Amino acid sequence: MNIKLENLMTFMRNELQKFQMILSSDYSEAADNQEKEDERNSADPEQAKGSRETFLKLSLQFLRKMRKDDLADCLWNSETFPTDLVSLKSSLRKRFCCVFEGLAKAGNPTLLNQIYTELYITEGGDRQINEEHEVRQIEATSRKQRVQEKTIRQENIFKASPEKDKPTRTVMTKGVAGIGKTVLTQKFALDWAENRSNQDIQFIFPFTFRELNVLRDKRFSLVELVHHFFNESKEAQICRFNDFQIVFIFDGLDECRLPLDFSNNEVLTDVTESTSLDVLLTNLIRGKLLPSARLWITTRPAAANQIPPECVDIVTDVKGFTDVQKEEYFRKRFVDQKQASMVISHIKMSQSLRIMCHIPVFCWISATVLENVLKTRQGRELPKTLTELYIYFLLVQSKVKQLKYEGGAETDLTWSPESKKMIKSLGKLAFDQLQKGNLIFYETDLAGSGIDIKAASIYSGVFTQIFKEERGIYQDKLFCFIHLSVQEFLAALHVHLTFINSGVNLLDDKQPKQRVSKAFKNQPNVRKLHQTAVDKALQSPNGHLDLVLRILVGLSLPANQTLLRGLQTQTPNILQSNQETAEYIKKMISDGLSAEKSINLFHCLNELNDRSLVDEIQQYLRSGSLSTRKLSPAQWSALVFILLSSEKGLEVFDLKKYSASEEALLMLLPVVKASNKALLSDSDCNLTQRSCETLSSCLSSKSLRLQSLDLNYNCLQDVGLKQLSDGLKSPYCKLERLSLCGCQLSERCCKYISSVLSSQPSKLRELDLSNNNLRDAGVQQLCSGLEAPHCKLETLRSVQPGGFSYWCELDLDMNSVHRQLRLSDNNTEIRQVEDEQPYPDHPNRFQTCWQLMCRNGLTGRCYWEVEWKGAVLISVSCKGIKRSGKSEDCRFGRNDQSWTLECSDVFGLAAWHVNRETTIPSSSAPHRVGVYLDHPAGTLSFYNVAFDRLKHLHTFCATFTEPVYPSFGLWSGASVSLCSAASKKL
Ligand SMILES: Nc1ncnc2c1ncn2[C@@H]1O[C@H](COP(=O)(O)OP(=O)(O)OP(=O)(O)O)[C@@H](O)[C@H]1O
Repeated sequence: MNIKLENLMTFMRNELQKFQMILSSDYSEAADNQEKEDERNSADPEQAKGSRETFLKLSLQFLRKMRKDDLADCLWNSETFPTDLVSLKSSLRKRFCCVFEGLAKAGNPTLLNQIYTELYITEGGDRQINEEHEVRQIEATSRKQRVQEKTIRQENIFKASPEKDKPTRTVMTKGVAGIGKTVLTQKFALDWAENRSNQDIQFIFPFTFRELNVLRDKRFSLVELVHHFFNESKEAQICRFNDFQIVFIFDGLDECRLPLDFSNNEVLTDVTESTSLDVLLTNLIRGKLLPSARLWITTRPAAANQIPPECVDIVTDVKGFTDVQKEEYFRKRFVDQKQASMVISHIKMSQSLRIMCHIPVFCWISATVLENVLKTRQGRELPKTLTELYIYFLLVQSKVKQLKYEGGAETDLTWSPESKKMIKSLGKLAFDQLQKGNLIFYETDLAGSGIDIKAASIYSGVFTQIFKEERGIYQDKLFCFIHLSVQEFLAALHVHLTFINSGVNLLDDKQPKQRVSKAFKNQPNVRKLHQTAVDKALQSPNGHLDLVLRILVGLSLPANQTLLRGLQTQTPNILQSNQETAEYIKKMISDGLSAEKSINLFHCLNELNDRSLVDEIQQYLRSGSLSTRKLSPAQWSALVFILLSSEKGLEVFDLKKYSASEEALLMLLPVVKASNKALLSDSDCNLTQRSCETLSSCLSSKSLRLQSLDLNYNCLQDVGLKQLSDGLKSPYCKLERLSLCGCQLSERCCKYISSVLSSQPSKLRELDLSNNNLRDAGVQQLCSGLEAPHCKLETLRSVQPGGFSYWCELDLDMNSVHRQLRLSDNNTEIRQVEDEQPYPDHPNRFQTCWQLMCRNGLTGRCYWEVEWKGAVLISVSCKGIKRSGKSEDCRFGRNDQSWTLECSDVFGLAAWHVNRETTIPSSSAPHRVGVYLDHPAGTLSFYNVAFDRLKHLHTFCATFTEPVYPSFGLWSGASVSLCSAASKKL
């Protein structure tokens, strides 16, 4: 029998199930099923079996010869074989091949495959609600280092490793407005429809909650709902949903207006039974209805908790574009690559634009504006601030409108009477709805703001009609601004224009909302307006007015005033009032605000072009003088702002770089929170229990990402550790490495540590407790924590410095000994003498200072003890230290080749390095000193040894790049003796 593709396809069209199996290569199962069916149906089973068998065999042979992709191409290129799968794929291809960037209708369609840029998506996000303004969230994300995050690509969304031991049924993807969730789901569906990925899925049915809202009063069965939205499935009468691998996509849970009553809705298991949409969806999501289906729900973070956590297998987070992805987007967006480069470097230079461009929709806005300004700027500068960019956006959009509908000229950047009217109505709508917290509006809302519903669709670019009317099945229409920030911009503009044009301060709840006196009209002073806005924004706990404030003050910048000419009926006295606004903002910054609030106020200063505070701190940082200055609260906030918005990122926060003090730590806490590793070590930092309390509450905050915390050589004591342990036990604590070396802990702290190790969420893998006085009892207590089933600890260092395993027997280098140093007692005692000793000449011999070195070149962890009399230098030094010449080059502690503890009966104790002295308070200078070197960790510690107990004196933190040598220097008449292990009861 000869077989034609045409016949084969016709055959396949009516045999969907078999066809699916063939596509998934399960040929033999298809043949078996067919055989059984034929036997059942045919009057003459034997005959039917014979002919079917031959046909099927040949079909399968034919299919095997074809590549799967060719087959699929044949299928969807062939209009004559509209199988339900083929037509669904074709309809999805048509629906998603283009992305209407930012706009549903009026924009220029761009091919999704052409513009699609990979997004940064992380796996395993938490399900906590973040009520902060989305711009705050994106700023926080942009500054966090993206290390150790598990990322996932859209095509693998159902292949993420499940948190539970069962296959992934439901994925929830979170992300702020405009971050790319919808585009992501569209690309997933398009790739499937184009046979690029996920071909094990037989049907993808993408829904949006916007669409579903409209049907909220109607009754449907699951089958009817699918048929309602996907005509193709109705025509093919696909009803046996259980037989297929189906993916339902539900985009935009945040817009859902159904109650989603998971607790009280009745159980529904039948896909053909009609019920309310709410019952249908809750049962589908719960897995009662069609458990074999897979679900992908996208949402803005604030709405994620509408779905009970047990119904979600995987949570992923869309974090927008990384810096590299941002560039890739602009390279795709601009045909002219020179232009793309200009735009990329312009955005890199402007901090506000750089941060906002993590959001794809903002990249689109920036690209639209910058492309236009580059084309028509005639010497104009590119917009640098956020406010300027939004004004241009409005200008560009109203120009598009003018060009399209009113016949304006392309370079003409003025406001037409039509545009003015539009801005007035849109501004009112934006402001009124923002006050009510609404981001989606109905026709009645539009009418209330004086917007003609028919004109709405030509409010090109700015205003988008959400529903695609061509579907023709919806009654009500919904509207929203393309991005929340556009609504906020228009609201701020509305507040500004209302104030300038009529004197009414819309933000002042006490002021009558009508025209004020003539006296005001003569000289509108925006200072008062700005102050009310600052106060209001500061009152909002989650920053919902942050962006409105930022833009409102930005509108008064001279450059922006020029752009707004034509919209304002009066010219405000801006120079004086802007200065006053800046002063007011600085005053607020010094009032000890939360980091987020003060950061926003710095952004406001930026919009006002006032960088004085920031420039001052930058100058201190550049000159290295920061640590020597006493900073005011406003200056500390400026430092926080600089560090958090630095492009370099904050992987490691090292307190000493700024100022080694507890005050510095408390002021720079927001920076600690944003980093991965915090180095707070050094006894100079003097962190006390107060810091422990603060750090503890940080560790238990859900937004911290800190993975490594180094608190070495701070006098935290057991009480401090007790406080810290509360944070360490928190379910949000992500700490993996904790160093508490030399923190003056005793065995009492071990019970707190033990409880941390055995607590369920503890992620601690490395713990350093060395150089503490834990004793055997403490170590015993630690063991119970180590044995706990939840304990993840891999490395524990608990050895005390005097511990036998680190003990180092010193061996003097005879070639280094100065001739006025006499050795005795088997070369373990050194004394400074008047007579020169007959040592032979040697290049390593010290000639200027009474010094000597040991032969032990140390690179690991070592401990030794010495006893001294008179005045001595106990040191480690590098091989290369000078032996003769200027004394500061040779003397231990006076150069960068050595680290020294100076001990004197008369002057007490001091630590020396690079000629910098740190005095060490001590009631009397100890005469036995223990030295502990941790070369890999870069620490050198000195201890007072009395009655076999160690009291910490000082620790140097350094980066040792070569072996170091124990060394000693003696002043006149002094002596040093090396202690042996045998002299100690270890
Ligand atoms: N991966 C991407 N590649 C290129 N452009 C993108 C991408 N993602 C988003 N965009 C751009 O950003 C715009 C907004 O994206 P999208 O509508 O997907 O955001 P969203 O997260 O669904 O926002 P919302 O929560 O407001 O619905 C798109 O119209 C497009 O211009």
